Amino acid sequence: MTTAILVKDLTKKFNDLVAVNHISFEIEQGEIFGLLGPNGAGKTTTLSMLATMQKPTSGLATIQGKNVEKDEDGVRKAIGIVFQDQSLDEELTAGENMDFHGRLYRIPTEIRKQRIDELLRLVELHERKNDIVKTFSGGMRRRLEIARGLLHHPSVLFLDEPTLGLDPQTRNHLWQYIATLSKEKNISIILTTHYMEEADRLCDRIAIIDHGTIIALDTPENLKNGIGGDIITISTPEFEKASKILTEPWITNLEIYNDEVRISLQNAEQHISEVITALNQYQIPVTSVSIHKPTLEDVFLSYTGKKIRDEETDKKETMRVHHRMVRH
Ligand SMILES: Nc1ncnc2c1ncn2[C@@H]1O[C@H](COP(=O)(O)OP(=O)(O)OP(=O)(O)O)[C@@H](O)[C@H]1O
Repeated sequence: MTTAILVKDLTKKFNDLVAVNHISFEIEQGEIFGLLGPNGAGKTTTLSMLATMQKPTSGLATIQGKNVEKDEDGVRKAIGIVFQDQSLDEELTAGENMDFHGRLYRIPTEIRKQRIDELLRLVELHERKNDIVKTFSGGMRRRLEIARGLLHHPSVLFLDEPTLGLDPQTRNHLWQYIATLSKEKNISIILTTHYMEEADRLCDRIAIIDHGTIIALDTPENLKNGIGGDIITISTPEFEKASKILTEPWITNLEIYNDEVRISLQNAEQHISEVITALNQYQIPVTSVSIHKPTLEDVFLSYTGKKIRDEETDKKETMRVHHRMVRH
């Protein structure tokens, strides 16, 4: 295994604000690695430091062994970047946008032409090569940006929120491209996202990041298995009372989130009737009950006591979150 990206104790401060706080990880060649976290968690700042666009306050980062502070040119040659801000020229055609980028990287004319055709085919835009970008949909623009990011044959690709604002179908489509790319070209991909499903479907490993710190790092499977089996969610106005009576030994964890009691357990189907019976016995009104397999949302909730989307949907939402670890 070859290390493509090495990050050690990387930190970025903006005056008093610690945007990235002593994070460390390694990414192998060919791996798809996700930085998953809510808005403001420090994902973009991390990518910007790795892409030599911002100087770290302290710590070390290397891309293909090249130090991001000491060998900016070396790092830039090794990486392709697709950041959040749209950076295509709307008035130029797809081919012209690619060509312009190729010239910036001084790729010789013949090779440039060849690669432009190859990459536009890869992202299924070859037929639209001579159309101006203004006429492209959001998904087509993203695909073109990805193709452009690959023109100088980088071995590492940075994708900042690659499917932000795209509809579910286009998002799915793009995930397939990204997965194919990494496999066929053995490119390491580091992407940021706050879409759980994106991280789950695409990434070999995920670092969950919150307030500039990595709070969990593993494969999606291991992260979800770490929750401890299935989850039963009970909505009830009497969530405090419910949490006190649910003390069976097969409950591995219990949390209250807003007016929901969430219990983790193995084989939820076998125990659901006991849960309902116990709540009935104590005359606890139940609005709804559901069983589901753990998702990355549950992992995030379990580590932080909050949902990943909360900050996005309503920053002022107040939450009452209690954590109560129960016996194993
Ligand atoms: N140039 C800057 N000056 C001051 N503060 C900044 C700057 N860039 C980012 N920050 C702050 O650093 C923190 C991390 O921001 P960052 O953009 O890295 O988060 P993020 O996880 O990428 O979120 P998003 O998904 O919203 O981009 C935030 O509190 C942000 O306001």
